[in-house]
Amino acid sequence: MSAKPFSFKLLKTDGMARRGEIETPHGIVSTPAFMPVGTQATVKAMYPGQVRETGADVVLGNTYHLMLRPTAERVARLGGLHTFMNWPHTILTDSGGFQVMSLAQLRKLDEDGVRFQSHIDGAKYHLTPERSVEIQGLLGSDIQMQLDECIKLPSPREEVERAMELSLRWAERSRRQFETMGGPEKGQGLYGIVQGGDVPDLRVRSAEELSKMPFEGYSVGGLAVGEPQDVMLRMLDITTPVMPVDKPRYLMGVGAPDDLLESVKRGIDQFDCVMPTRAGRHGLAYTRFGKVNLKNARHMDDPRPLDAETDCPASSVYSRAYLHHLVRAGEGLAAMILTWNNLAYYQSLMKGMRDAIETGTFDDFYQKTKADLARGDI
Ligand SMILES: Nc1nc2cc3nc(NCCc4ccc(CCO)cc4)[nH]c3cc2c(=O)[nH]1
Repeated sequence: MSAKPFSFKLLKTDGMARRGEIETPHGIVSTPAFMPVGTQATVKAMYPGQVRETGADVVLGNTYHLMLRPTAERVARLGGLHTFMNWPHTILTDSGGFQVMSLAQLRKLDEDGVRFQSHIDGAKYHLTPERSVEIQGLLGSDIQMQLDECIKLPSPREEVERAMELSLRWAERSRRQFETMGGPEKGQGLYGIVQGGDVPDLRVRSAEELSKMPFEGYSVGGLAVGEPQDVMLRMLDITTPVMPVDKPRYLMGVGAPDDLLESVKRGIDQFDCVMPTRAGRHGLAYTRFGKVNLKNARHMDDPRPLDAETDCPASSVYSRAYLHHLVRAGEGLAAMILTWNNLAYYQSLMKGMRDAIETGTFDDFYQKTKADLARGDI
């Protein structure tokens, strides 16, 4: 029996900015969307219900981490990732290639896939496009990624071209495996990933070749790997115009609030980044007025909350003095409150952009938010 097919509705545009809705077997994702990172089946320091309360429609999981521990087969035996982590909404999973290259030891990449040793116990693995999609299927992921090769920047053109062309061949193999496993009939989606580094003609070729293949969405990969923001934005300027207009576009690993604003302006629909959660564990708060470093002694006697105007308790109930104390004392509650605040801020920024596109006022929202963010640390 077929489930409802995966769908994307483009509801409104304002310049290149897009307001849309993705429908997956686990609900609706309003776009532009920020996806909190839940690498090891948890958004660190948050209960799933709180993550939902901040406004998230989708969280990200990682093939690399979950295949090592607790393994995809065990998660499948326990009812799949939604049940395992008590997140009944949409889950997107990355395919593992990027994490292997940044975390695993003794990696060897060839035409067939990537061989590596676990960073946990040194056990040996061979991840291929087929195995990556099989793992994501076992997890029950609603939005799956092809296996690709994300090359570091800067790299010689020949290297960028080799990795981009390999990723295109892996895109076809990933698609075949996804269809063999009945992904489309389950209403799941598989995204192709555009590569091509910071080389304009390779970016365009990758996007054009990928667009000829049938994917439910298209990611922009190979960025947020240390390049300056203007290089990333220039790549978006030349890539999104040659991506399908009727499918979601997901910019992987991005980013800071300013990155989100600039990328939505350039036609991106989905984002994920560890910044709000990682910053929360390091005493850093994101607010409408910029970043606040709670480690700083200047907050020691400040009775004000981070932002009295929001309905998120993390931002409106606790004083900066208290948060400073918790951070200095190394109390676990600091990470919990700040992560909650940061995710709530990120979701409020996305909601602001969605509403602005709906009312045709994205440019005003963009200018005002840029000015607010430019005020820096407060
Ligand atoms: N499959 C696939 N996955 C990716 C994940 C990525 N994630 C990034 N960047 C994340 C970088 C990033 C890392 C750490 C922090 C916190 C700093 O405080 C922020 C951003 N770029 C990425 C590129 C790819 C890619 O091409 N293919």
